[in-house]
Amino acid sequence: MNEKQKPLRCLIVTSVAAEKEAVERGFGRDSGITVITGGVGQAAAAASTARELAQASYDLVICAGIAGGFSGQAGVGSIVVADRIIAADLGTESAEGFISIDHLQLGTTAVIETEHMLSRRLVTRLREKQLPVHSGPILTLSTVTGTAESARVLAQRVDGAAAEGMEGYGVAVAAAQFALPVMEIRTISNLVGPRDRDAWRIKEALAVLEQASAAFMEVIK
Ligand SMILES: O=C(O)c1cccc(C(=O)CC[C@H]2O[C@@H](n3cnc4c(=O)[nH]cnc43)[C@H](O)[C@@H]2O)c1
Repeated sequence: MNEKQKPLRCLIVTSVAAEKEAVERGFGRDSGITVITGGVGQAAAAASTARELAQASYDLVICAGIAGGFSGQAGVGSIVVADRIIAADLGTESAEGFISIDHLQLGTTAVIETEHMLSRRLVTRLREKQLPVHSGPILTLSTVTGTAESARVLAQRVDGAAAEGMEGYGVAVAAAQFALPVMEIRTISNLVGPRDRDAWRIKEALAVLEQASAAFMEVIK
């Protein structure tokens, strides 16, 4: 930020307190950035985001937290910066497979474009810091994927699917209602596939979330 520019007013939405604390550690003291715990799932995230946006003025909304990474795209301990936020189960099943709300012509879209310039600058900064980062679609689902078959179906449904979380689309819809740009930044605690909760590396993913948050501060300075 140069002398003439105003600081970017960012709202960061996490799902649980441990994620909020990791982001705040990365931002450091007196960052001036609002970080909230919006709850788990799209509805809680959307409602919490909208409530905050109705109370104060912001320039940018970011969904941040841990996530599952798709094998071959984003490994445990890596960072994914969304290039698109996709509601991957918003549609209908059919004998021919899943049909999204877009194809059902319900007049809305399950794909939200992210803030590309800032996302790209963040990816560049993370690479400069030798942190493993990937840019790609982050899927939002209401149910954590728990089988290899479901993971395969999702990867086939969304080209280049990098990660899945449970809040991004909800945060993005709320931001869109306020005509604000959105980003999603996730660090990978587990791979998308057969459920093995003991294998989730939450502590490691939170430590990387802290590093990614520090890099974000450097990018918006
Ligand atoms: O138990 C803890 O200490 C703890 C600390 C931080 C976060 C958690 C969570 O359980 C976060 C749930 C949150 O994580 C996202 N997530 C993570 N992996 C996946 C996944 O494979 N598929 C979908 N979502 C995932 C999700 O956004 C949840 O809200 C616990």
